[in-house]
Amino acid sequence: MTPLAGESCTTCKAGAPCVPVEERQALLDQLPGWLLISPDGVDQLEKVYPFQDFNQALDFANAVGELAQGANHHPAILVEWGKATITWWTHTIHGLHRNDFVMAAKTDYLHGK
Ligand SMILES: C[C@H](O)[C@H](O)[C@H]1CNC2=NC(N)=NC(=O)C2=N1
Repeated sequence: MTPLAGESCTTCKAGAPCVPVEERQALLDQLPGWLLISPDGVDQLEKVYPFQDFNQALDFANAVGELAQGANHHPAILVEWGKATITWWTHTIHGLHRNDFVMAAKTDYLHGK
């Protein structure tokens, strides 16, 4: 497990700071395959995980859902035949909190188990 994946989410309240732009690349370097996207100006982390079929993608999505419930931090999940797209951002601050990078790392760890 990477150090980032081993971290826990912290409580994030409205007004909490987003991860400064200058800190993001060092975190992204620990997250292979994750892209930083900004739909409607909201910075998010997104990764597409390939699978053999729909059922495997759905099983992974459900596992990510359990991870999210346990952390009380939830992604957007798109399940399609042969792939699952996971997108993390913090709704409260309309952007990226360290929690999102932590959860992306935990998602990778879950996928590798
Ligand atoms: C009330 C509840 O704790 C909050 O709505 C949590 C739930 N899960 C969450 N998930 C994400 N990604 N961002 C949030 O701001 C968030 N807030």
